[in-house]
Amino acid sequence: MRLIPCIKSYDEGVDQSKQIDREIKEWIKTYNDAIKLLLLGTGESGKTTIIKQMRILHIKGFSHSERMAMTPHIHFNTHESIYEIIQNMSPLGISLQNPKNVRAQDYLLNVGPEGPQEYNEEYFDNVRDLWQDGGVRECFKRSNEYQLIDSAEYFLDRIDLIGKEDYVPSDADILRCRRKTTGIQKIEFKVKVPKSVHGGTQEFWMFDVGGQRGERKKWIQVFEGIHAIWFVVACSDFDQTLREDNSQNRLKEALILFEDVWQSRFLLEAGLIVFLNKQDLLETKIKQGRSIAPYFPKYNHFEAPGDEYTRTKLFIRSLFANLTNKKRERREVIASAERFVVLEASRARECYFHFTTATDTDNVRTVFRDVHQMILTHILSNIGVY
Ligand SMILES: Nc1nc2c(ncn2[C@@H]2O[C@H](COP(=O)(O)OP(=O)(O)OP(=O)(O)O)[C@@H](O)[C@H]2O)c(=O)[nH]1
Ligand SMILES: [Mg+2]
Repeated sequence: MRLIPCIKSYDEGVDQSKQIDREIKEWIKTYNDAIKLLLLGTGESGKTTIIKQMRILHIKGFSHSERMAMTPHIHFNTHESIYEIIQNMSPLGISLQNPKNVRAQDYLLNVGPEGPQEYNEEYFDNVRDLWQDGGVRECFKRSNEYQLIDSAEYFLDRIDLIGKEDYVPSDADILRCRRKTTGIQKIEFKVKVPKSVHGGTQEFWMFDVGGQRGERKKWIQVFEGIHAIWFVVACSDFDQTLREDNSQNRLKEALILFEDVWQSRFLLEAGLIVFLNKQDLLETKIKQGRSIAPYFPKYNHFEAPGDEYTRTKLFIRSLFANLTNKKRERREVIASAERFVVLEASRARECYFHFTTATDTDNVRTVFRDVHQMILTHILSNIGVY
C-alpha cells in the first residue's frame, strides 16, 4: 500500500528519511502521551469496521461471549437485507421468477421490518427460497436504487450457516455486521514501535463517531488534541443516495463533508489521512459494467492509465485531492495580503491517501503500519522537530 502525499512529498530521499528516523527515535524517548486519532466520514463509510480491525490486530479480538452477542445483530442484518429487497420488487416492476415463492414472500412481508420474534427453521427456509429466486436476484442487482446494507449478499449467501442453532459469528462475520454508530466511542490500544526506531510501545486512542447527518453535530466534542483524522470514504457509493436524504448522492455528500473537515479551523493542527475505502465493492461494481460517468460527468474527460476500475479509483482520489489544492489556492490569495499567515497555516496542512478495504484484515494491517509512521512524522513536524 503506497502513501500518496498530495501536498508535501513524503519521499524526499534516503538521507532525509534516515534523519527523520533519528528524530522519531529521539522524540519517542521523551513522548509518553497517547496518539489520538479520530475517524470521520459519512454514514456507512467503514469507520466502525476499522475500529473492529484495531481490536483484532492490537487488542485481544473478540471473546466467545462478545461473538454470541453479535448473533442477534447478524440475524437482523439478514432480515433487513431480504426484507428491503422484496419490498422494492413491486416499485421497481420486478416479479418473482418462481410463482411458488409467493408464499415465502407473503410470509416475510407479514413478519415486517423489525424481524420475527424468533429466528427459527421456518423463517430461514423462507429466506433461503427467496434468495434463490431469479426475480429477487434481479432486484438485488438494482440495490443502488434503494437502501440496502453492503453486507446483504455476504449474509444471505451464508444463510445455512447463520440459521444453525450453534452458530458462532467468525471475525469476518463481525466485520461485516452493520450497526449504525450513535454518540462517540473510544478504544485504547498499544502498538509495538519497531526496534529500528526505538522499540517499546506507543499508546493510541481512537475515537469513532456516527457519520449520518444527525450525528455530526456531536463531532466537535472530540476535536481538541487530535493528532490525526482518518477520513473514510465509501468509494463504491458513487451511484447511491444517502439513507437519511434520498435526494443526495452519497459520494457528493462525502466530498462536501471532506471539504468542511479540511477547512475546519478546529482541525488545522491535525494530520489528515483519507481512506478511499470499499475498494472490493468498487471493483466488483465497475467490473459488472457500472460507470461513475453519469453521476460525475467530469470522468469523461479524466485522463489516467489503466483499466476502468483503476481509472475510476484514481478519479475519485483526484476529486478529494482537488479540494485540498483549492484551499491552498485560497491561501495564496491571502498571501499577497499577509504572507506570514500563509506560511504559518500551510505548514500544518498535509493530506495522504490510501486505497483500502476495511473488511480485509491484512490490508488494514499494512495501511496501519504506514500510517503509524506517517503520524509520528507529522507530530514531529507540528512540534517543530523537523
Ligand atoms: N465489502 C466491504 N464492506 C465494507 C467495507 N468497509 C465497511 N464495510 C461494511 O459497510 C458497512 C458499514 O460499515 P461501518 O463501519 O458500520 O460504517 P460507519 O462509517 O461506522 O457508519 P456510521 O456508524 O453510520 O457512521 C458494514 O456492514 C461493513 O461491514 C469494505 O471495505 N468492503
Ligand atoms: Mg459506525
